[in-house]
Amino acid sequence: MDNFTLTICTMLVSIMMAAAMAGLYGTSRDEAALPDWIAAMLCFSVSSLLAVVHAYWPLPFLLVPGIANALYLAGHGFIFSGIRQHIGGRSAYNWIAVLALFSLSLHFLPAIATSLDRRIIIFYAMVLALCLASALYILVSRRQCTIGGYTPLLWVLGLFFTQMLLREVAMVADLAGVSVPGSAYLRSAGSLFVMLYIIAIAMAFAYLITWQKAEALRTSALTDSLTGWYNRRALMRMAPQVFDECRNKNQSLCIVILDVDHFKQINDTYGHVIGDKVLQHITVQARQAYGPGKWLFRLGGEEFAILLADTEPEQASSIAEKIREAVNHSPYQYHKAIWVSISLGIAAATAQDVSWEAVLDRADKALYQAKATGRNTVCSDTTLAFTGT
Ligand SMILES: Nc1nc2c(ncn2[C@@H]2O[C@H](COP(=O)(O)OP(=O)(O)OP(=O)(O)O)[C@@H](O)[C@H]2O)c(=O)[nH]1
Repeated sequence: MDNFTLTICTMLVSIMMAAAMAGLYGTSRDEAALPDWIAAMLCFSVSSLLAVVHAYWPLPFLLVPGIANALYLAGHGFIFSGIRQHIGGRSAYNWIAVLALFSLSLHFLPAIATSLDRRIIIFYAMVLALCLASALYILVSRRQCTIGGYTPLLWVLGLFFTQMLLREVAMVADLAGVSVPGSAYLRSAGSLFVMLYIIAIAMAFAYLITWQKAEALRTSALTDSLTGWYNRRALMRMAPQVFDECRNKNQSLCIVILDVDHFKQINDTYGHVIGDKVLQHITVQARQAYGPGKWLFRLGGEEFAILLADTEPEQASSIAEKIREAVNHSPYQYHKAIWVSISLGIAAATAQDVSWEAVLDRADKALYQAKATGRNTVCSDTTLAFTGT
């Protein structure tokens, strides 16, 4: 395929990808990155359109290559800006404007205006910088999390960056009079690479949005909407893994069950809405008292469980006591202070336990003991020693 045909194809492909991104935006209006990615595709298509028209009716130098190049660069800028927004950063419109104007102004410099090779070398360097910035932004800001849905995007950026770098090296070598094998092919295949890049990156964006939605669904299926703690379904899924992991690593595993005391009275006195607020308040207090641990579950109603991996029973007792105290000493403030207390039962996994359910069952029995002993107390299954008030 000759370059002219490839440029027409690039223009059509960019329009189709812009339409695909717009379709995706129709179903994901809250996704701030999509308008940027639509703008990127439109920039690529108008840039190609100018090149196509120029082949038939020569346009002024300011339009081609001036504005065509600035638009192409802006396209890459919008890709970067969209990625930033998708990860939670701010848009980069100021930078896009500065870069496009800078690129345009370069075309007025005689040394650059008169040399296609110099123009291309400078222009490639700017595209390389934007491509690298996009990839680095993902890698740096996601280093604490899983890369997950960003993987295809990183591959596309990486491959595009590599071929751009090879072309840049070939161009510089040509200019310096050094012959590089495959240099002519690399130079002529530029339009093909751009077209493939536009298709691939649009697909990577679509994959990322779909992956993110699936992740959000997975998370909400495992999360209790009232308290933000994991729900019972999550416990069923995660507890066997935690149990097996502790067993394999020879670590102690404790389970704490906590239950709000006389919660029915709170509902009856203040109504279910305030009852819900009290439950939220209790989980916030418990979470703060406990610290950064992640295995917090709402079993149902006003009953909760905490898995304490790699925690000895004595440590578990002191954590439970800390939680009990925190809840007991911080009433929920409504028109007046609503004082609440919780009872807690603890059990530790033993060598005889074949499953986590056996430990949960003993923790439940310990909780029953705590309720039977007057509530607002911590009861341990192993010792049946009572603490608290
Ligand atoms: N507001 C609110 N109430 C709930 C929710 N889930 C369960 N409940 C209420 O929690 C109460 C639990 O009552 P009981 O099982 O008798 O327990 P209790 O009154 O806390 O008494 P003890 O546990 O024996 O101290 C019931 O009134 C339920 O309607 C919820 O999501 N929100």
